[in-house]
Amino acid sequence: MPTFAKICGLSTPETVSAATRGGASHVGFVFFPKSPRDIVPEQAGELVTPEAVGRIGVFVDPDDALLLHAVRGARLTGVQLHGDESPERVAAVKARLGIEVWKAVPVRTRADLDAAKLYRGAADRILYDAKTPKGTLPGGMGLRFDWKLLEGFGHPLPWALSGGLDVANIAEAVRITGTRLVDVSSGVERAPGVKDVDKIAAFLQATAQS
Ligand SMILES: O=C(O)c1ccccc1N[C@@H]1O[C@H](COP(=O)(O)O)[C@@H](O)[C@H]1O
Repeated sequence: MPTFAKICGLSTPETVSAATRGGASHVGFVFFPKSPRDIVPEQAGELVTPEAVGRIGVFVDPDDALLLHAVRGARLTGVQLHGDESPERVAAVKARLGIEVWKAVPVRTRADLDAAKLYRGAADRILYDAKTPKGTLPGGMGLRFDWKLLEGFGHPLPWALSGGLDVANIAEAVRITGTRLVDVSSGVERAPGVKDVDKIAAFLQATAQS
């Protein structure tokens, strides 16, 4: 079974092209002003991708106006909710937008995984990410969690793995977790918010071989 990959936090034609040429199943655009990867929907809309590649918008506790603007402007096929959105809010977003909805679940301990179960029937996919320190970004920090926590967990929904992935650890992450979809941002950058085409290519190659 192949392992699919989402390359997140893209903002230029060169890096989007590196992702799609390298076989990414999804690209991600961040709509969160505090992030060094923040982009306006119209700029993301100009970034061309093949039909088969999912276009995922990353949001943190967005209101409906931002969601609707970004979905149209950036031609999103899905949204990733990376804040404190409740199951009810996630279900409402799904009903309103009618596209795929991923819910990020921050993980530090095994007990944190239980939050995923609350989103059954609300989200389409759970994205397990490392819990970040208070007062910092909720994602995109290059932090990983103990992947062994996922061993034996009964996943309530389709899922993906993120948090601190890079070319050096992707094989181990896939081996330990058995994930079929990985999501990376900092691990394919040369500085926060600055993607590196060679790192994107190397990450996708390593993922395909995992
Ligand atoms: O990338 C960001 O700036 C970001 C901001 C706010 C919420 C989520 C964000 N990114 C997501 O975080 C994970 C992990 O990123 P990393 O590989 O550890 O840097 C990933 O899903 C990004 O989509």
